[in-house]
Amino acid sequence: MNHIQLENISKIYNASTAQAQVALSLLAQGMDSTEVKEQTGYSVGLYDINLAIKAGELHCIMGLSGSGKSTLIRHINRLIDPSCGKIWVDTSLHATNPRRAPATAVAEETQTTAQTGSSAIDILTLNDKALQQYRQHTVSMVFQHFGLVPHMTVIQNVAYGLRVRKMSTKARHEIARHWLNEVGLPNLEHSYPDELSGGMQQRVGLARALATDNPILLMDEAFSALDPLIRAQLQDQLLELQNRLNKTIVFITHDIDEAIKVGQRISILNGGRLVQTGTPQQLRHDPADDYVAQFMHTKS
Ligand SMILES: Nc1ncnc2c1ncn2[C@@H]1O[C@H](COP(=O)(O)OP(=O)(O)OP(=O)(O)O)[C@@H](O)[C@H]1O
Repeated sequence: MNHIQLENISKIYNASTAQAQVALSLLAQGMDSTEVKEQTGYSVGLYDINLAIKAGELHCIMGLSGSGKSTLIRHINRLIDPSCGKIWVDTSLHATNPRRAPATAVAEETQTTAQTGSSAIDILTLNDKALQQYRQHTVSMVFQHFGLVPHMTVIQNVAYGLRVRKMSTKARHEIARHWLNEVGLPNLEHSYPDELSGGMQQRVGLARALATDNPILLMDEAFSALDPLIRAQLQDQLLELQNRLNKTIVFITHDIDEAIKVGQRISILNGGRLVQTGTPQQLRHDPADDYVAQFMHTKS
C-alpha cells in the first residue's frame, strides 16, 4: 500500500506560474536543468517526478549535490510547494493509534481516492490549520545539523512536539524519557545540546522525531555530518528501530553506500529528474542509465 505518492511534481524556483511553464516546456523537449537555467535564468528543483513510497518502507533518495533531493523531501512536509503536480498522503494509516489524534480529521473534505486506489489526501489542498495538524500528527523530520533548540534541555527538546500538542509535562516527559532510552541516551535528560557530541545530538534529534509517534519520518542527510564510525552506529540503530516501528521513512543521502545499507528501495535523482527507483539489487543488475551504473558498478 502506498503511503506517499508524488504525481507529476515539478519545481521551478523563483518563477511565476507563466515563467515556470516556459521552463517546463523546455524540460519537456528534453533540455537538461543546466541548459534551462542558462536559457531562462530559472533553477530547476525537480521535473515531473512520479514516485510512490510504500507504507512501512525505508526509501532512500540518492543523487549528487544539486540533483533535487532536499527539494523533494521538503515537498512532503510542504516546506516547499511545487510549481505543479499533486502530493498524495494516506493520513488514515495510523488513525487507530490511541496516542494520536485521528489524522483523518486533517481534512475530511479533501479525502479522495488517489490513482493508487488508497484512501489519501492531496496535501497541497490543506488550509493552514489542516497543514498544522498534518505536520503535528503525520510527518516528523530529522535534520542534518540536528535542529535542536540550544536553550532547552535534552528532555525538553525531545518532548517539544508533544508540548505543541498541549500534552501535560508529566506525560510528555515520560514519553521523551522512553525515546531517549530507545536511542541509547538514558542519563542525559538534563544536559543541553552543546554539552553533547554530534552523534549524541543526532540521537536526540531522532528521539524527538520518534516521540511524536508520527507515521512518516523524513530524514534529510541526517547522518552526513557525523564521523564514519558514529554514522555507522546510527545507521544500525535506525535499522533496528525500523524493524520494530515499521514507519515510512524517506531518507536523503548523497552516499550510495549508505543508501544500499539502509534503503529497502532507492530512488536516484539527476538534474531534478527521477532516473530510477528500485531495490539495490535491481539498480545493480538493471541500471536505467550510465549515471546509475556508475554509482552501482563497484557495489557487490
Ligand atoms: N531556494 C532556492 N532558490 C533557487 N534555487 C534553488 C533553491 N533551492 C535549491 N535550488 C536549486 O535547485 C536544485 C536542486 O537543489 P537541492 O538543494 O534540492 O539539491 P540536493 O540534491 O539536495 O543538493 P545538496 O546535496 O547539495 O543539498 C539546485 O540546482 C539548486 O541550486
